[in-house]
Amino acid sequence: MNDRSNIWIELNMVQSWYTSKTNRFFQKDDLLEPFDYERLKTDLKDSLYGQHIASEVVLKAVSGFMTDKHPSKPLVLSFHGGTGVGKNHVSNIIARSIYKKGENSEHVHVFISEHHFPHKGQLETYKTQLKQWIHGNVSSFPRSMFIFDEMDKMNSGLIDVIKPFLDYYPKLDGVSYRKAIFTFLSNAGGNVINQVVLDSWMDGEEREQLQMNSRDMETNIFKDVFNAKSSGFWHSSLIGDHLIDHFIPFLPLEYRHVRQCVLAQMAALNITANDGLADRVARDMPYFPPEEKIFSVKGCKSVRQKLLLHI
Ligand SMILES: Nc1ncnc2c1ncn2[C@@H]1O[C@H](COP(=O)(O)OP(=O)(O)OP(=O)(O)O)[C@@H](O)[C@H]1O
Repeated sequence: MNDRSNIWIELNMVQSWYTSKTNRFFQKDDLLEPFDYERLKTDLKDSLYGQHIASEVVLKAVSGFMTDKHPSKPLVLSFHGGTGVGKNHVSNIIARSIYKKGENSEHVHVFISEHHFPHKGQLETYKTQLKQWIHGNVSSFPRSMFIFDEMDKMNSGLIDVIKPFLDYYPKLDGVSYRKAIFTFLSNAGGNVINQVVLDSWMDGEEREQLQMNSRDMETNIFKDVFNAKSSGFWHSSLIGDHLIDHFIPFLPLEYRHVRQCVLAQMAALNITANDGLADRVARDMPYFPPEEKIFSVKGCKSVRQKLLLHI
């Protein structure tokens, strides 16, 4: 959770302000970044580790969408994978390629299922608020970005609220949603992805050879998400109606990637790069399978905290 998510809590206070059409100050204060393919490519290459599939699909999808003057629908990306493998991180990279203030832009809206919609009994209120929030923000700023974290824990009633915004309609209640971006993050499909990567590793294949359709990964993620009875996703028409443009797998990270995360955190903390320290911190993380210890159980999550413990 971050500060942006608190905005939602103040919804009732600010809603009238949003619809009062006096919010032009956003547009002065928080301009869009001119889209630059090379900058996004470099950002993905330099700051995203071990995710060659996500990197390639995101680059193509975002650049295609951002350079399309007349998109027929909003861009809808669904990120899948275990914990700490970079799903939020990539959402932030996308935001940096669009807004001058990146992920801190007022036009980036983050919803975390269990944080923002915790009480089943309030579902009807949440539905109304979510609808108003998306409508209000896109009507005042069409190039808005909505990030839904923990999508697998999202109530299907809320998913149904989002659905019309993702569709091909030219306008809904007088507003076009075609320039907006929706990203859905979830751990659903994570086990399928991990198994594919493990099998490929066991067979001695290079990680970078894995592609979206390798070993039926995409189909199996799709099946897993669709059939997961615990997740709101499964009976929602999002998948059935093909409103998600790209299902993007995030692979489990290996020791070498965790080590890169440690070095990145050293740079962020202004600590001189130290290979020995990077090794010690990366070794301190848990890995699976229990015997081979190839993939990080928590991805790069809590690397910063571990590093701070070591210095
Ligand atoms: N593939 C990666 N490349 C570079 N940094 C990464 C990567 N994965 C994770 N990180 C680092 O670890 C932090 C935590 O990762 P992130 O929040 O993106 O994980 P997540 O996949 O969204 O996990 P969760 O499912 O638990 O929300 C990020 O802020 C980033 O610093």
